[in-house]
Amino acid sequence: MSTDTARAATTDATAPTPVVEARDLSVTLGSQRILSGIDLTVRRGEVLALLGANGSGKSTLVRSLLGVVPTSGGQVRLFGEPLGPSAPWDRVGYVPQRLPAASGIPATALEVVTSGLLHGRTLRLPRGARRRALAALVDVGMADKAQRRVHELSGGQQQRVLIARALVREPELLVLDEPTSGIDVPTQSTFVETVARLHEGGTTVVVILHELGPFAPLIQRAIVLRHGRVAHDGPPPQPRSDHASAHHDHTHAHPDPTPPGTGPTLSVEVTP
Ligand SMILES: Nc1ncnc2c1ncn2[C@@H]1O[C@H](COP(=O)(O)OP(=O)(O)OP(=O)(O)O)[C@@H](O)[C@H]1O
Repeated sequence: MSTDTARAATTDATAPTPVVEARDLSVTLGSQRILSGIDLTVRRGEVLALLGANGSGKSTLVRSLLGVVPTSGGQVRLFGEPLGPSAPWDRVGYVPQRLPAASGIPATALEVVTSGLLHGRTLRLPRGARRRALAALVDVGMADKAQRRVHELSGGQQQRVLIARALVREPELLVLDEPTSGIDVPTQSTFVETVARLHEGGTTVVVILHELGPFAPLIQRAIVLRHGRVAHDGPPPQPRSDHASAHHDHTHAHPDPTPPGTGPTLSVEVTP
């Protein structure tokens, strides 16, 4: 082993375990290759934005990192553990883009949030569960709806309940899929303040966004996906003011229909 190789091995051995590590990850759904050759390391305490046009694979990426959709190649580790029953799921809070099941649940908002405190196979709630669930509802501006049935709430209010269900776990890794879409601006600000507070406490955050918006001050690093591949990994792209121009920042909602090599170059601007 050369001196350099030996030094690198020593450094690796002492480096903290990444929160998320994906190597050469690929995902095929049906007959369609959705993600190819994704290499991604998220370190403890990072706030990472996942950006990219509609259909570029952002949701599929976080879903595959969390074992919600199967991978077709490569490896994923969470807190150093391979995906599977032994992965430390109790350290993860996930807010999906949509949860259709929520609309049919007869449970109250408080009950749904409290369910976020159940881990693994145990049905016993920890001490102070109700107080913690109420505090999470306050964080998303829903304290006054605690006793309302979730299926009676609006879509944005249901989304806020789902966010509170993830927050109440005080997760070490918080994964958010477009958390502010459909949520009014004052509530977005309160929510971003809550995420900032969690981050200050050491929580690692991975958030899918179409616009950095109120998250901008928190975002240290952005990954831009394009046709299921990483097109940029680094400081967040600066949004350009000339939105109407053909060269504007396409890190937000636009279709991503053209496979690579078959059409004109997509104008994903990455100007860190
Ligand atoms: N279950 C599925 N079966 C087949 N194809 C799927 C499935 N889920 C997603 N896809 C396809 O995978 C591609 C990426 O979808 P994905 O939802 O990951 O994109 P996205 O970047 O999150 O998009 P958006 O910004 O619109 O939410 C799309 O072409 C989509 O049609």
